[in-house]
Amino acid sequence: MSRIVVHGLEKSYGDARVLERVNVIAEAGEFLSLVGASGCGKSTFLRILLGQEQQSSGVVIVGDGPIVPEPTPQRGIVFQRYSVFPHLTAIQNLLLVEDFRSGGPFGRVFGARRRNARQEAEAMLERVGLAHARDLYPASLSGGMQQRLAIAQTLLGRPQILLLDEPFGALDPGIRVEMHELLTELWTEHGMTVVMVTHDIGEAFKLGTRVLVFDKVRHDPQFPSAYGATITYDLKLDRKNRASPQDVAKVAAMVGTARPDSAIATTASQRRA
Ligand SMILES: Nc1ncnc2c1ncn2[C@@H]1O[C@H](COP(=O)(O)OP(=O)(O)OP(=O)(O)O)[C@@H](O)[C@H]1O
Repeated sequence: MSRIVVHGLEKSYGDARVLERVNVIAEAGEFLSLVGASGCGKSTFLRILLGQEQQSSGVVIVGDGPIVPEPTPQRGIVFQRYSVFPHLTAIQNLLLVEDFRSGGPFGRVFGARRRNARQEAEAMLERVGLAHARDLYPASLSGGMQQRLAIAQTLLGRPQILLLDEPFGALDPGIRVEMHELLTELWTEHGMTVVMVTHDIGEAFKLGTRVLVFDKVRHDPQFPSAYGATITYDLKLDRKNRASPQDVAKVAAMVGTARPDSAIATTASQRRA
């Protein structure tokens, strides 16, 4: 149900080719970390998986079949910047998920279903440590709290595939670590397939069961946008052992960043094993 198959994917904007020859299969329950230089097309790839963008050519199958043009509850996304509704309190933001599930913002649910939805929302707020903030508006929540709310909102939709576009990029390091723990726990509980874009190599290795590097293999100095990026490295992390320092250094070198101190961390797959 939550398998992703991408074959021969190409994406261009006008004359500029962003992605080419992208092939990847993600099995249900895998956690893919996508890394690569800025502007190489990682977010574009994620938007294609979400159905927000159409590939120029190639096959993309997410779950049961080819991508439909509009996002479906099967796929949930969390962006770097807080995507919750500012005019709704924390609990109202979560209750909205049930409303949307029942046919959009005008499909508000009532009665027993509403009570169930409220119980579920309350439980999820508790789960992400926001029970005390249930009646606060996003403006009165810290960045980390807003991001926890965004994750809670997305997970309440019970997506089989969770897409994360630098979800922790705007957070302080301490809060990031807390969010890593939370995401790992929720992923372990829900068992969804996760595809996460990150600039943080340490985060990629710590959370992912696989690390994929996007890069260009073909270059035309006269016309830099003639060729797009593809997956140049696909490292499956061992369930028992940590990623080796050499693996981390190799990926960091490919992406063009210094090797992060946090990189030699326990992988999520290891914790799950
Ligand atoms: N809608 C669009 N129209 C035209 N060009 C676009 C569009 N969206 C993205 N691009 C271009 O596609 C390329 C890839 O962008 P994308 O945001 O996917 O890269 P990225 O790897 O996610 O970058 P970053 O790591 O900096 O977020 C960039 O050159 C960008 O300018």
